[in-house]
Amino acid sequence: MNTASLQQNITRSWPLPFIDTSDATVIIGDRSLTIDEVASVARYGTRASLTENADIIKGVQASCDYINNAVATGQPIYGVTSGFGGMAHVVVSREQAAELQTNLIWFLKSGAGRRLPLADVRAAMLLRANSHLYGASGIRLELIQRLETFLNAGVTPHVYEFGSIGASGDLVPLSYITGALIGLDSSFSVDFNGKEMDAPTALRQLGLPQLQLQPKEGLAMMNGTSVMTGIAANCVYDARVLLALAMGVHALAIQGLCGTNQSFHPFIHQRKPHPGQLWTANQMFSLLQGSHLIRDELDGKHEYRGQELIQDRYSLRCLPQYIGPIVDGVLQITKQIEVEMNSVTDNPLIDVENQASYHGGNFLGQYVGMGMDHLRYYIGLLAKHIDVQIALLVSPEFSNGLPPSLVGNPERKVNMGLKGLQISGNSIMPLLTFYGNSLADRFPTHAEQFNQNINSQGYISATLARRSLDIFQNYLAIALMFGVQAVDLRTYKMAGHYDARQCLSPATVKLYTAVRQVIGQPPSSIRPYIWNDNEQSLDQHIAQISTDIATGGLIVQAVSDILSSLKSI
Ligand SMILES: N[C@@H](Cc1ccc(C(F)(F)F)cc1)C(=O)O
Repeated sequence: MNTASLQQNITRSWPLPFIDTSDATVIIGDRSLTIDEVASVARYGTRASLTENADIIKGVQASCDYINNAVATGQPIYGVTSGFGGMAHVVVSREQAAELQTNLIWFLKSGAGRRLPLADVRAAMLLRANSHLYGASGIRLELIQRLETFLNAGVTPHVYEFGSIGASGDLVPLSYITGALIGLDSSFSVDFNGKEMDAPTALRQLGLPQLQLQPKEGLAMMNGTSVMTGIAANCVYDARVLLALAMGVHALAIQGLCGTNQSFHPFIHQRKPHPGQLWTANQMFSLLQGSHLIRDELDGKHEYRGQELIQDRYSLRCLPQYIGPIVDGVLQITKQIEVEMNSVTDNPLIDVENQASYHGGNFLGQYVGMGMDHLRYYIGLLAKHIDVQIALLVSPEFSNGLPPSLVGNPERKVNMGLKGLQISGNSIMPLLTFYGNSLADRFPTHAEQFNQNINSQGYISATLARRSLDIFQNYLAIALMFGVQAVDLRTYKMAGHYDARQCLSPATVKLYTAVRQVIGQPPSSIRPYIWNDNEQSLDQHIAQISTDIATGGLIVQAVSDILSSLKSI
C-alpha cells in the first residue's frame, strides 16, 4: 500500500522510532497483540496477516456452524433470532435472520461530528479481526479476511467522532466499518490511500464482491469495544512518549534551577519503594548524573546558602513521589488496554466445545472509559507540575539567581524575556487539567429504552484523551524552550559562557541539542537561546518543536532511553 499517502491523511501521525517495522508483519490470532504492534499497523502501514493456524480457522468456522444450526432449528438466541436491545423480546423468524443483521447497520448509521483519524479506524479494524479470531463470535473467515485486505490495501472506512456510549461497545462507529466492508451502499465511504470514494467503488477496485451478512454477523461486527480500544491503544503509545519527554523537561528545569541530586538518592526511595516512585527517582538520578549545573550532594552534605533554602522546594524534592503514582497509573492502563485489545468483546459468545452460547456483556467498555479518564487526569497532573517549574524559573525569588523571566540580554531594557511564552503555557495547563475530568461517571441512565442503562462513555473518553495528548504536545514544546533558555543562563552563571552542552549531564545534552537543532539555532558560547526578544519568533519555535514531537523526530529520539526503560518496568 501507499503508506506515504496514508500518513498524510492521518490527522496526526507519529512515526514510531522505536519499532522496527522493516519487513515486519504483524500476525493476528497466534498470540496477544501489543500496543506497539497496533500503533505500527495503524500508523505506518505495517502489514497485518491473519494466522494460518488450522485450529483457529476451524474454530471460526465451527462458531458459524453453531449459529447456522441454531437458526435452522429455531433456537431463541439474542440478536440472532430475536430483536435487539430493549426490543429483545421480539421473535425474528428464520427467514428474516439475515435481514436482521443488515438492518442493524442501517439504523445504527447515525454518527455525527468530524471524522476519526484514519490511524484510529485502522487500529479498530485490526482489533476487530483479532477479537473474531478467537472463534466465539459466529462470523465467517471471509469477513475477517476483508478487514485484513482493507488494512493492507490502505482502505479505511470513514467513521464519525460521535455516536457511541461505549455500552454495546461502539455500535454506531462499527456500523460504518461494517457497511463499508460489505459494500452495503454508496453512502458508506472510505479513504483509499488518500482518495475518498464510496465503498462499493472501493470494493470493485479491490476486486471484491459485495457481501450479504449472515445471521449473527452484523452483531458480531458491531457489538464490541474495538474502536474505543484502538483509539486508546494509540493514545497509550503517545502518552508513554510524552511521559518520557516530561522527565527530560524536568531534568533540564532542575539543572536550570541549580537543584540538588540528593532528593533522588536511592536510600530515600528504597524506603518507600512504589515501583513508579523508584523508577522516577532512578531515572532522574541518571538524567542528572555528570551535570555541572546541579548541587552534587549525594554524599549527604547540605549547607546554608544565604537566603536560599537549605533543601529544594517540593516540585523538585518530591518529584519522584509526585510522578511515581502517575507512572504506576500509566502502566496499569497499559495492561488493561492490552487485555481489552486481546479480548472477545461481542455478545452472545459461542462456546463451540460445549455447543452452547452465553448471553453476557463483554462489549461494555468500562476498562477503556475509566482508563482514558485516568490517562487524561494524569496528563493534567503532569502539566501542572511542569507549570510550577516554569514559574520557579521565571521568578528571581525562587530561581537561584536567574534573571527575571529569563531575559537574555539585560542591557536592552525593553527585553521582557519569556513572559509571553509563560502566559501561553499558562493558557494551556488549565485546559489539560480540565480535560482530566471524568466522563465514565456521567453516563445517561436511560439509554436505549433503559436496556443500556449503565454505559462507559469509553469512546468519547478515548477521543478526549487524543485531544488532551495533542494539546500536551504543544505544552511540552513550550516547556522545552524554557528548559533550554534556563540551562544556557545557568551555564553563564556557573561557567561564564552560554554553551550549555559543556555543563549539562550527558543524558540531557542529547535533548538540549535536539531542541536546538529542530529550531535551527545551534548552541553558542556567546549568547543564550534567547538574547534579545526581537530576534526570533517564539510561536514558530513552538510549532517546529511540536511537529517534531508529533512525528517522533529528533526530540523524541533523544528520550528513547527513558521510554525503553518505562516499558520494562
Ligand atoms: N450489546 C447488545 C446488542 C445491541 C443492543 C442494542 C442495539 C440497538 F442498536 F438496538 F440499540 C443493538 C445491539 C447486547 O448484546 O445485548
